[in-house]
Amino acid sequence: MTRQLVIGNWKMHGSIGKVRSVLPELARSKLGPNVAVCLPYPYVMLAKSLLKDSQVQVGAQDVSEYHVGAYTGAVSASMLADIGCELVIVGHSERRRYFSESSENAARKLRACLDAGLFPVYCVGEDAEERASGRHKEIIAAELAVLRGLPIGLYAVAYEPSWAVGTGVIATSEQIAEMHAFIKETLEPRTRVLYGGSVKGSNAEEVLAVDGVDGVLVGGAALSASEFLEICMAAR
Ligand SMILES: O=C[C@H](O)COP(=O)(O)O
Repeated sequence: MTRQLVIGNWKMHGSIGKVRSVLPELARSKLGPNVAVCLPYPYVMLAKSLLKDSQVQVGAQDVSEYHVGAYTGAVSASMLADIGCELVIVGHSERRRYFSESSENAARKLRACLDAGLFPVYCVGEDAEERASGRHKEIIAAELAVLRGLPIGLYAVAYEPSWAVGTGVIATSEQIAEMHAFIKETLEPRTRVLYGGSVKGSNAEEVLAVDGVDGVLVGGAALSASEFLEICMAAR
């Protein structure tokens, strides 16, 4: 059985000092290749060097949908591959909310990752109003529609209801099980589906025991080595 994935997303947090204090602790802990950290671009190469003797993978949090050219400020998938990056988060709810990114943009980014040999993690999730009005499945189905035709196994999906992201309010085990089953039914049963939203050391074991959970995408708790390690240890 493939081990559950644990992916840390540092978002726009950190500094050289912070990277130098957290990552060596992960390197010393003999984690497997099922663990990854997605850092802000400026720290990706430093992370690669700090983790060079470990199996922990290094990722980015976004990528350009374009391959090369006059796109000021953008970073291409081939550049990320060039510096040793292994995975990329695409379509995160914060990209959708603060940068007006659509599912179509995210799907183009996902394809750019596949072309460069990177493993993309495509995020979906409903907001509080969409959940309250019972439209959550409809929203997720629309977000998944852009993945039609893409090869299963070369990417993962992260279910991250935005009402659970950074709020301390985690989705219930029933909600997680229902949505993961829905995503697998909509795409393909073999699709790896991660849960994200207020995962911490104290609730990781419960979340990772839910049916259909193939891993977790961790925000705030990934900034503390001890907390992140506790989550890694709960992966089966
Ligand atoms: O990418 C990670 C998610 O947005 C979850 O963030 P969080 O663990 O801080 O709630």
